[in-house]
This record gives sequence, structure tokens and C-alpha cells, in this order.
Amino acid sequence: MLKIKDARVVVTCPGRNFVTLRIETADGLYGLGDATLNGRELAVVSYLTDHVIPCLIGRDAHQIEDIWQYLYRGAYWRRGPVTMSAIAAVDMALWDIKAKAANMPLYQLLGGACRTGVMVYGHANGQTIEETVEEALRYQALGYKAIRLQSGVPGLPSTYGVSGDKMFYEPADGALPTENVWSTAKYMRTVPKLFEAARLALGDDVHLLHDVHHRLTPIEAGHLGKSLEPYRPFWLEDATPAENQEAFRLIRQHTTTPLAVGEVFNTIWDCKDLIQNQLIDYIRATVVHAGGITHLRRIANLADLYQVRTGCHGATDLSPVTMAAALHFDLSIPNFGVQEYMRHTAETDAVFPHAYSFKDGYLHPGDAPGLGVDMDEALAAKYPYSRAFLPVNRLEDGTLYNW
Ligand SMILES: O=C(O)[C@@H](O)[C@H](O)[C@H](O)CO
Ligand SMILES: [Mg+2]
Repeated sequence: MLKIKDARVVVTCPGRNFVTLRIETADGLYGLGDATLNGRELAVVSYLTDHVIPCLIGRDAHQIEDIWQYLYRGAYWRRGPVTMSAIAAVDMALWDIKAKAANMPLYQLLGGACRTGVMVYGHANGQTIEETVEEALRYQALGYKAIRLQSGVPGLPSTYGVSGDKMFYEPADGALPTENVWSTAKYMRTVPKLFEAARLALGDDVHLLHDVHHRLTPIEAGHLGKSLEPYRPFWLEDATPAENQEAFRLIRQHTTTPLAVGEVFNTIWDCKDLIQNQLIDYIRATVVHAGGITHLRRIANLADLYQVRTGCHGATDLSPVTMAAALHFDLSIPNFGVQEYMRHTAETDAVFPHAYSFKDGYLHPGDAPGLGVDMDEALAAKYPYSRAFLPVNRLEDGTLYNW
């Protein structure tokens, strides 16, 4: 028995907000879990402190599955990003503790390494197609085997995925949500030109990805997928909002461009139909927003039956704790596809020192016991919470649209 003695939540903002759960056992072991939900952070803080932590004290940290079921079924109100991020944080911290107790890196407990490294994709973005291609060449020179391309759209003042500080794109800001303007027609004219230019400049050996960020109708998505086929994209991400899983059938009827979806999913129920009907190629659910390693493994196992591979979300709002958890998971599953990797700032890396490292386009979680991530709490305390919102999006006539 590894008795849970204490647990607390730490909120810090080294450039952006992170919520971290720290669970301690009676024998002095501790584990970390990420609970960051971008733009809605404090809801998860309250969920953990007010409703979860009191139920954890005294339990056996070894009983990961039982504690997962206890929190999921015990809430009665199932699913949802706040609940599932809170459960994820507990799950990550318990896996961290178990692997530390075994004195092994977590991936060993998950079945051992299935590959030598985790292929990651970086984000190349620019105001123009030329600038984006230039940026992509920079990623290629750093060794990246896969690169996501997002460029500004002529006629629109700002576009999702494009920022001044290129390596460290962060959409959340402001005392109130930023308002962007969107035109599907203008966007649809730009993306094929971007892919044509990028394929020409980068050659055939690099994987090119694109995120539509939930902005098209199914028939528009089918059209975009078809128009990108000549440039062989690795995937088209979040082509339509996925509350309507059935919509992907329509997209599929029109294009062989591989489809990725799921960064906003929080349980297997959000992607079950998409997977079983073979309507997607990559599932993007991730450790922190989909109930932790325990639940993500369940999703990956279902996906494996249908040759659907993983492509875990890995934006900067997922802390180094999630990044480490994702890497142990990625290394250990048979149907890994690719891992998103947006570099954290130096301030964030200093608060969360970690064993994972990048080499030649691959990340490796390292061989430190547990997740291989720590938290410098004295440093974390120097960066108080700062409220930030994700943007909203309006059509040119002012209609509120999907961001
Ligand atoms: O779609 C992505 O890749 C991300 O940038 C998301 O917009 C972000 O993680 C939301 O918090
Ligand atoms: Mg995305």
C-alpha cells in the first residue's frame, strides 16, 4: 500500500497559465499531473481542490484503475473537459508515483518501448505563404520530419495559427477574448497555394500537416481535402466541428486526404463512432483533456482495431507534465502516428525541468524514474495566475463563428 497523504494544486504563469496537481504518499514519494484547460483554468482548480482531493486522502496510490473509476462513476455527472482534465491530472500523478516506486521510466510500465523515438511535428507559420515556407525550411534544418503549415490569409487582418513570435505561438491572451474575422472563401483560395509552394521548396521527404481549426462545413472540407491531394498532406486536422461525428462520412466521400480530429474530445464516447466507422485516420485526444493515460490507452486500443493511429495534441497550453506523459504513452503503443510538439518558453522549462529531449525530429521521454518531470515550486510562485481567454471568431458580417 502506498498511502496518499496529501495533494495540492499549484497554479503558475511562466508566460502562460498552468495548473499542476501534486500528490504525495506517506513514504515521501510524489507525483505530478497536469490539469491545464486553456482559458478555463480555475474551474479545474476548484474541481480538484473542492471535490477531488478530499476523496483521495488515505487511498492506495497503486490503485490507478480503481481511483479512475471512483472519480468517473462517483461524480455521477460524467464526461466534460473540466471533469476529465481533473481526472487526468490524478491519473498522471498516480502513474508518475507508480513508476517512481518501481524505479523505472513510465514507458517501461506501459509495456516498454515500441520504437526508438517519437516523431513530432512543429508549427511553421507566417503572415504570407513565402514567410511560412521560409519558416518551414527552418524547421526542416532543425531535423523535423513533419511540419504543420499555417499562413495568413490575404484580406483577413489576423488568422488562427499565425503570430509574431513564431516559435512560441499562444492564442490565449487579453482581459477579454480577442475577436478575429473569418472568411471561408478567402481561406480556401490560400491553402492550396501554400501547400504547392511548400512541397516545391521542402521536397518529398517531409510530412506536411494543416489545421483547419473547426472552420468548414463538411462539403467545404471535402473540397479542401481534394484540392490538397496533389501535395500529399500527412493530415487535415479538425476540418469541421466534430460534435457531429456523422459529418465525417461526407468528407470521406470526397477526399483521400487523411483526416485527424479530437484535440477537444474528452472521452472515448466522443470518438467511438468516428473510429468504428473508419471515418478518421488519426485520433488527437490527449492525456490531459481525455482522462489521463488510463483512458487514452483505452481510446488507442479501440483505434488500433481500425488502423486509426494517434496524433496527440501537444500545444503550449499542455504543460511539460502532459508532454512527458504523452511521450511515455507514444513510445509504448503499437498504433502511434505522430506527436504535436510546440516548444515551451525558457521560463516554462525552468519551472518544469524535464528529462525529455529532442533530436533529429524525434522526442524521447528519457530514462528518469516516473514521468521524468519536476516542478520548481519556489520559481512557480514567482509567476501568479493571469487571466487569459482564447479568441472568438466572427464572419465579415459580424456573425459569431467557430474559432
Ligand atoms: O489547435 C491547436 O493546435 C492548438 O493551438 C489549440 O488551438 C490550442 O491548444 C487551444 O488551447
Ligand atoms: Mg489543432
